[in-house]
Amino acid sequence: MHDAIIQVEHLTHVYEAAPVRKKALDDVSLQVARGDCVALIGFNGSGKTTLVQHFNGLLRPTSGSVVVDGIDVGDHKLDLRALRQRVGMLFQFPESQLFAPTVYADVSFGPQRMKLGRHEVRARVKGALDSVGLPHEKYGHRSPFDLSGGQRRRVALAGVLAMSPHILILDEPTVGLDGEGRQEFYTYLQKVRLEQGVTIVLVSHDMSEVASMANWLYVLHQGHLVMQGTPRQVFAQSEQLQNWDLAVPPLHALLADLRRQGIALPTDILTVDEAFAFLQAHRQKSSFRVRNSEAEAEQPRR
Ligand SMILES: Nc1ncnc2c1ncn2[C@@H]1O[C@H](COP(=O)(O)OP(=O)(O)OP(=O)(O)O)[C@@H](O)[C@H]1O
Repeated sequence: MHDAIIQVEHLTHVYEAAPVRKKALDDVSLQVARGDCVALIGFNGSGKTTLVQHFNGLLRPTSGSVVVDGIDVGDHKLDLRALRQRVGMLFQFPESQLFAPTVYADVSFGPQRMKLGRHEVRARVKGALDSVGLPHEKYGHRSPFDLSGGQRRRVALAGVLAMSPHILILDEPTVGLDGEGRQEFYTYLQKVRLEQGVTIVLVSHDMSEVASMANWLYVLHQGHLVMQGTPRQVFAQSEQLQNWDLAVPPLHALLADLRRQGIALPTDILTVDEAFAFLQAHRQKSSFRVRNSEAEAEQPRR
């Protein structure tokens, strides 16, 4: 892949200090292209968090290599500050990292630590708050603790964006939010991606979010990289995903059920609109091919 901003080669990570020695990643190789939104999916304990923690130097490879935006994370002279200016990371429940009395103070903390001039800090805070839909004129003076859960999470995102990272790592960023909060978070995230060209690595259990947000998926299972492709390609293999205890998006589960009933649906349907268009076209042509004899037997008799 040319212009890979993240290059992982034969990465193995072993937690030695654990009560039991644990190999959390085993010979994983992957790339993330600049400007892409890549999602890592996998059942609990498959190694997703361990993998992304290498991307900002929280963890170092046991063996293999991880190069992020030209910086070798395994290098013993690693400049962590330089790496973390390029890689912004939002952990689960990031609002718990909010601490300042006002939204403005919170978002300006990172740029101030970068020793930027006052005007630059102000411009960055304004830009970051605008891009998450919380304009500073309205929200800057408010306490983060007076905001809704979804808004607080967007303040945390603004705090990371104000550092102008090249890469944004999001580990379960919407866990615990209600449907509306999740929807808003992803709407703004998509906007940031398109307007600022930031590369995004997303860890999520929510397959519908993943299907709509990411343009490439990597599937981890027990520390191994077991599948990759576009959401369309990966979710077309829903039975295989279910073998790895992965819930597929509800639409894909429904399509798989219909196929089991004998309805010949194409495997590469990704959205509800596509499913609807296909079903409508085929209803008009009355050309459902019902292969399952049981399904035929259940047809109402005239
Ligand atoms: N600090 C640690 N010390 C020892 N073992 C760990 C540590 N962190 C994670 N592990 C183990 O490594 C494996 C991979 O964990 P990891 O958190 O990377 O998986 P995950 O896919 O992110 O899981 P989840 O979806 O539950 O967050 C698991 O078996 C986990 O118990």
